[in-house]
Amino acid sequence: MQDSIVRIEHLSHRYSNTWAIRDINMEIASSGIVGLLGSNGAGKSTTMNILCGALNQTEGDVFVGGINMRRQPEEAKKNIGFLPQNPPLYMDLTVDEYLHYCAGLRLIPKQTMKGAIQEAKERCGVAHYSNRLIRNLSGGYRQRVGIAQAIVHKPRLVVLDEPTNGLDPNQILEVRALIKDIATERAVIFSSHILSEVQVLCKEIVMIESGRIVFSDTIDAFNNYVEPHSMLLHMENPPAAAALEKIAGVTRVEFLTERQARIYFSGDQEITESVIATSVQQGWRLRELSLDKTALDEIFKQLSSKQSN
Ligand SMILES: Nc1ncnc2c1ncn2[C@@H]1O[C@H](COP(=O)(O)OP(=O)(O)OP(=O)(O)O)[C@@H](O)[C@H]1O
Repeated sequence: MQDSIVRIEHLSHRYSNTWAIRDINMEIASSGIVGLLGSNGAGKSTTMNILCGALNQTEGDVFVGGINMRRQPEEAKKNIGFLPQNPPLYMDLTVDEYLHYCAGLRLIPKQTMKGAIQEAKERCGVAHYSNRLIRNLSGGYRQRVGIAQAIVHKPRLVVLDEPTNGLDPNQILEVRALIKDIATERAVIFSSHILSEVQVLCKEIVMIESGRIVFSDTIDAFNNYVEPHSMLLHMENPPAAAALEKIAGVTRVEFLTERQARIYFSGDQEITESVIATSVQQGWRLRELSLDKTALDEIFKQLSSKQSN
């Protein structure tokens, strides 16, 4: 990749004697949002903690802006803002006190500190809560403060570990909008276990399962890669299951109600055309046909087995 901010090479990490991640390789462009998708325990936090220099890897290398995180952590960290899964928010500090503390840790010079904090607060929509104790903020606002500390030093990359976890639906939308906004001038990588979240926010998706990358490409490529394997039919004049089973590619038929059937199939989606044509021919009076979205668990299973083949 010509213009990349992160390069991860053969990264593996072991906690005592079990491997949490194995041979992770990844390159992140210097702009845009990358979604790191994985179920609980897949290895997302481990990868992000190493990427941000909060954990030392067992094997492999991480380069941020070309700088090796292990060898020159102070230099490499200047390029990164990090919101860990459990943000280190100090409940008894006000928003201003907390952001001053963080800006100090980031070695922002005294003369520019006030302006940098004000800019981060405004960007994250927390300026009107400057003097409020963090403990008195809602979950959504605490997360905004967490994001403000991650951008206060204007890093080229922001890493957010499950930033919408535990928020209510409105707060989730607000935090997503904020992520989009801060990504206009830097690269953002965030982790999630919600596929639809990654689909709405990102152009690139990296899927991790049992510590290994099982997919890494654009969202468009992902949508083409993971094909549905079942569809729901609503027919006014349904045939017997045997007639549906005769359609080439259909592997199983299940009637949910008298007029609704789910059919499972293998192969590509030309099957929709066959179903419609046969329905017209045989007078099933098809009213509705919808391809089932594959559940995330099923997608992971498919991808993991494709990888091991
Ligand atoms: N400090 C630790 N000591 C031992 N094992 C750990 C530790 N932290 C994580 N693990 C294990 O490493 C594996 C990867 O965990 P990790 O937290 O990276 O996954 P995750 O994808 O972020 O999951 P979650 O969304 O649940 O945080 C899991 O099996 C987990 O139990």
